[in-house]
Amino acid sequence: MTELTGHPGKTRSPSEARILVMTAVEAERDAVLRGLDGDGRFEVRLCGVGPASAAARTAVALGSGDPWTLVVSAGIAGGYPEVAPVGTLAVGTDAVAADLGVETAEGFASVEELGFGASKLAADAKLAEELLQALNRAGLVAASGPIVTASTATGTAATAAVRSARVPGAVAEGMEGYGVAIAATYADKPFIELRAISNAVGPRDRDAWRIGDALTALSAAFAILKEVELN
Ligand SMILES: O=C(O)c1cccc(C(=O)CC[C@H]2O[C@@H](n3cnc4c(=O)[nH]cnc43)[C@H](O)[C@@H]2O)c1
Repeated sequence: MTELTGHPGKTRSPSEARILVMTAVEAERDAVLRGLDGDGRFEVRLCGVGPASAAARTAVALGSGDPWTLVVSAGIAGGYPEVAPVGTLAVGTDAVAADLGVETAEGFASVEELGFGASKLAADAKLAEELLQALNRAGLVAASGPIVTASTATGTAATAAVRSARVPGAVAEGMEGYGVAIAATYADKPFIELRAISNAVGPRDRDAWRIGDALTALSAAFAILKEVELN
């Protein structure tokens, strides 16, 4: 049987899952790799910060190598405190570009309203649900719902209110999910988003960010994800 090198020291068969994980920065990539513990089905690449870089770098990755079977956007995120407090996890049901549209005299109009495309991209519903249940079974606190993608991270209560009204049920906010998802969509690949909450969405207070705790939670979540049926 042909064996393909996935992760150093590991091999996989051609029929196995081949999962592309995109993180914005190295600290997130390293946390994911710690959780995966050498699982050769996964490849973790950097996509940079923000949806444009994420889309471009995911598209490049998807265009290289053997066929991918799943694309994952992963990293830390802001959480809506009532549903996703700091240190917990968020599993996306949809990646929503909350600032993709136009301002009109009557208010914000999304690209859907303008007839220009989709600001909301659905995650693989079955896999997202299975992941949520596996995380909860493992004793990790995880919420699921739409995850906002923003080019500008929220820094005021006013923006938090605007975006959560625009995205009912939103659990978290990151800066890459929609970009990774649009690349996966054009490549016709299933997509999920998994984030660990480092801060509350709202008034910016960088000293209150718990990045270490979030990275620890991210590692723990990937240790669970690799046990979920991914084929
Ligand atoms: O300074 C560090 O050690 C460090 C380690 C890991 C990640 C970072 C980042 O700053 C990553 C930026 C990344 O985080 C996401 N994020 C986190 N909180 C929010 C938020 O409230 N709103 C939007 N995005 C957030 C985002 O995806 C950024 O790419 C630093």
